[in-house]
Amino acid sequence: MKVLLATKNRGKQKEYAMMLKPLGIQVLTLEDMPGEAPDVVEDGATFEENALKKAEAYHRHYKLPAMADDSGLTVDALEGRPGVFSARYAGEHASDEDNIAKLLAELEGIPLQQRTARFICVIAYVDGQGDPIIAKGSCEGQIALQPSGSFGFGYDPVFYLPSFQKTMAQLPPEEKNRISHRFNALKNFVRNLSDRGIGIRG
Ligand SMILES: O=c1nc[nH]c2c1ncn2[C@H]1C[C@H](O)[C@@H](COP(=O)(O)OP(=O)(O)OP(=O)(O)O)O1
Ligand SMILES: [Mg+2]
Repeated sequence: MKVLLATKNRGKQKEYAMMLKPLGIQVLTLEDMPGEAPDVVEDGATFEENALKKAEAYHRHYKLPAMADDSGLTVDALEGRPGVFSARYAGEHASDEDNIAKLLAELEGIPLQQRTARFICVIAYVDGQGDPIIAKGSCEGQIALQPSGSFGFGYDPVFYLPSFQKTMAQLPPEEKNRISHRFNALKNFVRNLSDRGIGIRG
């Protein structure tokens, strides 16, 4: 099957390319599409709403089955922030570094044990045939006191995994892709697809 991976984020694109390959899903990205990909306003109150908004908008525009990913970080000591605002935590066009700097500043003085957090990923899939599919995954960790590692993207350098004694950015991609929120969401997504009779191998 052919699916449009409806994300402008290169980090997500790479991870999905790696994870979907063995499943026999042929992925098209927004860069494969002619013309400028439309921007979708992510003004939903939840990851689910934003993921669905993106999948619906790109399906409508390109007339292809589209899967979108809305994801982010929720930190317990910050009452769940940055949450759905993760990408623009430090402002509208904030870089990953800006967002990490803001996060560390907000958590200043809070010890590691109280810096529990999780990554959340919601995949929405819209193909115009049945109802949309919404699949969620999470990954537990703690916000480190300072960044380390250079794999991955986003908040990976400050997302510490106690069981590995490493940050997500210190895990090679194939290891991240076995434990991540995105992998867990994808497992749920594939289960939903096959329940619907859309065949996937692997
Ligand atoms: O595995 C991850 N490792 C580190 N950080 C992550 C991860 N997954 C999401 N994140 C962060 C990055 C960004 O600050 C926000 C996603 O925002 P989100 O709107 O879903 O993505 P985006 O705007 O970059 O691309 P797009 O909307 O085109 O898919 O959460
Ligand atoms: Mg976005």
